[in-house]
Amino acid sequence: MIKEFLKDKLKVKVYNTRGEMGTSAADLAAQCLRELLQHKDEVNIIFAAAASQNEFLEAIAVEKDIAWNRVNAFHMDEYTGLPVTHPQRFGNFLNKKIFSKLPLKKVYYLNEDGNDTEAESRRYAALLEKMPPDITFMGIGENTHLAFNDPHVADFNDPVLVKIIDLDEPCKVQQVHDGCFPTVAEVPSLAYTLTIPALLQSKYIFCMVPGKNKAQAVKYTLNESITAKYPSTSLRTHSDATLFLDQDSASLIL
Ligand SMILES: N[C@@H]1[C@@H](O)[C@H](O)[C@@H](COP(=O)(O)O)O[C@@H]1O
Repeated sequence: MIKEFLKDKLKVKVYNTRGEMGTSAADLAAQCLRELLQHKDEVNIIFAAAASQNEFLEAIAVEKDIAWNRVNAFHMDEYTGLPVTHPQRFGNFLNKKIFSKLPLKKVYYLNEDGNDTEAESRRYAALLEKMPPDITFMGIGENTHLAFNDPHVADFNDPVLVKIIDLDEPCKVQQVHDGCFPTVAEVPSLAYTLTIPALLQSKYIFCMVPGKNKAQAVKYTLNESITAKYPSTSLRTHSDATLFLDQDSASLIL
């Protein structure tokens, strides 16, 4: 690790490489999970589905001595309008990267049947109320979004836990940068997202943000005032959130 510091309540850790960031975040997350499983029958985790999570997911998938059979998994967002087998559906991405590799108690997929209804938001919100998240594994978008809470729809006091939103242009452009869709026109316009309160109600947050295309977003996250104009600034209010960076994403704040 190159550097670690605190910004308001947010712990920030900067690593040399993307790989080191992923394995170190996975070590700390596994430790946290083991401790939780010592005094809880079941632990609920929310996962982010994005390329930024690859190194972390790869490393946590091989962590030993975790009672994964007492862990329930959720995800934080899902497109509308994509066929259920579409590889860019976040449920499918996570199934491939992590869910299929672990003997989890249960995976709760968002919009599993692809029917795109308001009732689906309420169904998933009710599950999160019944099984409140203990840990959230997340990233920060180029536009500083958390899940799909882009600045124009982010609400730190959102009255609901899950909602359908429209993606802003920078968010769609990022999906193309990430290689998820060939053109902006092919990125779905609407998606389900867990809201900021739903994400921040977790006791622990591990936020993995590697890569130089995130440098500006990291700078905003740490230096702007805490407002929904920069949704990720909300992390600075959480009682146990850690931001994991590599040299590239930290290049404007070091
Ligand atoms: N579907 C993803 C989320 O799961 C992810 O947390 C967020 C940040 O992603 P990234 O780290 O790739 O910018 O973007 C999208 O909303």
